[in-house]
Amino acid sequence: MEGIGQHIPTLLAAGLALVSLRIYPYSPSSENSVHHEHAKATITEIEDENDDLDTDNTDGSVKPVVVQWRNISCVLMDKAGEVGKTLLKNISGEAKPGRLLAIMGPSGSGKTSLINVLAGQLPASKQMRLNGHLLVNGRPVKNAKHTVAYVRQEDLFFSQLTVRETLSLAAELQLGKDVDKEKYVDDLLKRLGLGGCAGTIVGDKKVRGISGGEKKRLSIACELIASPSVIFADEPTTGLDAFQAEQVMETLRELAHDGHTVICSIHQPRGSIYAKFDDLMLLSNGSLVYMGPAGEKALTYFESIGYKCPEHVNPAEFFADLISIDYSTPEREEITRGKLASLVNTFSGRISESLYGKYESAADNSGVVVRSSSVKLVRPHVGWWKQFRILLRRAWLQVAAVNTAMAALTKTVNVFPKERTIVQQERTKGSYGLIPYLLSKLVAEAPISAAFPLAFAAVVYPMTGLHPTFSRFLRLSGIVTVEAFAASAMGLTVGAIAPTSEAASALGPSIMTVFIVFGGYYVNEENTPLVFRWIPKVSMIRWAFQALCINEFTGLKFLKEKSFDVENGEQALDRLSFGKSSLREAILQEGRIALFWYYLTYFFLKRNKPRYQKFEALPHPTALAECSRASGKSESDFAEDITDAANASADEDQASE
Ligand SMILES: Nc1ncnc2c1ncn2[C@@H]1O[C@H](COP(=O)(O)OP(=O)(O)OP(=O)(O)O)[C@@H](O)[C@H]1O
Repeated sequence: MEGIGQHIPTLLAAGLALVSLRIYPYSPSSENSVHHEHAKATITEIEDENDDLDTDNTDGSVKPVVVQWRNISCVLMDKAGEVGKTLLKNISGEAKPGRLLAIMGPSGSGKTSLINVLAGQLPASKQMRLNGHLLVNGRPVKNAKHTVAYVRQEDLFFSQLTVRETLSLAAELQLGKDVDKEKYVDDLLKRLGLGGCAGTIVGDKKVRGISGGEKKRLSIACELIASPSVIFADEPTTGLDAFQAEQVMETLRELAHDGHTVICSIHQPRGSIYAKFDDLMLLSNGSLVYMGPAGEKALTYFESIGYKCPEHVNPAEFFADLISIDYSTPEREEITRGKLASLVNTFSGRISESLYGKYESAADNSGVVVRSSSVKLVRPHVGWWKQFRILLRRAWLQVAAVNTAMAALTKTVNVFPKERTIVQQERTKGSYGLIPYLLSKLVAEAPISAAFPLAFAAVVYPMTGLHPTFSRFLRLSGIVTVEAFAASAMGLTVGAIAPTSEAASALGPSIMTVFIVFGGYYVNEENTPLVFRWIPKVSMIRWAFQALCINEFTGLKFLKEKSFDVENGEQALDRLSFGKSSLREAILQEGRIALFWYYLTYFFLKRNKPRYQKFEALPHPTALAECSRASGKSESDFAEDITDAANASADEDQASE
């Protein structure tokens, strides 16, 4: 019995795909922290230069973090080095632990840009200039250490894993050995209301899985694994129906009330969602219109400057109407722009000193300029060597299937078009037939064609720690050899069709790339759109990969250490949709594919044989006159009959050849 870790870790592959963007550590606990039973995740860590500064803990509690930003400006320069577009203009504000801050504003107002800046994840660009102060617990961000999670708009998961498996894998890779991960995951599932769908697969567009709202909550759960102090969520309700949007926002509100600092952007929430916000930031056209408490206080502020929200109107809609620019006519645009400018000026004049007073001096003295590069990804918890081994094993079978085929193909398409020209000339002279030529070529090249895949298997098989039995090694060598023959045969066909070597070199790898994509690793047959279903059936990569997987997994038993571990090789094959097939069938299919390509090569070589213009067959003029007299026909009719007969005979010759 062996551990699944000795073989292609399909589950880990999925998990790694999930967390490959970010794998996070587990940092020591701190005393003055707000207790939180479940959280333990981080996406980014701000550079830490002082040990006495804030650190996140590892015992399920969250360090309270106040984030403040002053005079954040972000502009894009044009080619002449002048300011082109302004994304953010002098934006100040703060987010506190235990409170949910919503950043609201019309589309294009700068919400995502600001969230990216605050999370330290604004994509770098040579044209961009970013200035301002970003403080964490009163210290310049460069010197602070805190963990942040970023829940993005799109949710990326491995669709065939269940919710529990997804979380377990993330926990396995991110948490320390001393943490009871089963319990941790159970707690997270319960906390985010995912208990009911823990056993359901995530699914995708084709295979129905969990709902959009559950997916978003799963995203949040994955982010929570390393106890982030600050949680950013960019438009978490986008694409959700009203009920699911409400549930997601309720989750964020609860997280805030558990001690996290939560900052989310949202376009135009309905009233019940607006009521969950503790603080509100209104942005329009990159400028700050309001920053402060949400709810009644925000309405009171706007009333005090002459804009009263009518009764029974959703405040979010009232704000949206108030701060949007109306582009319907030039006059309306001018009026609404003027109103917006006055709102921005009024708020900048009234902005409360007390809001920032506590940390003002730190901000002024730091002189820190915010740069997206000041944030770095945290080192993975799993060691470098283990990551390397996991990734190597995961990649091995596909590499074997792809490389063997690609090498055989490239070798053939580079050489064969030139050889074809010579062969065609020789055949024109009638030196030999096509079948003897192809057979002799096949036999002569067989040892060389087999040598590369055999050497490849001999070197890589022991290195990657696959099943250490000689019979399986022999079978694997056989599989990659048949595959090399199939690829080589395809190379011959391409060489027979393409007009030049260059065209063959372009065409061959293009076709092979399609076969690789549908090779069962990136897209398996079940997930292939109906119109493309035939491609995996004729893909030499798919059958080789399938045969390699069956050879490796069949009959194996795994130690079931974690809830997401598979128990035996058959289950692992099921995961790859190879559960119902046999090794014999896969190899036979690979062989048929090779024969098919050999046949096509024969067909095209025969069809594309050079043809030359022939003289029409006309008898000598004296003979023609005598024969036409004897046949009772005119000379021209008789000549036509002879030409037709000659052409028919030439066609017969061609067909028999
Ligand atoms: N890297 C960039 N290059 C050019 N323009 C950019 C870039 N990033 C953002 N912008 C522009 O800056 C403005 C603000 O964009 P941002 O995505 O922050 O707005 P938003 O309020 O989040 O919009 P939405 O609600 O539609 O997502 C938009 O006009 C956008 O096109």
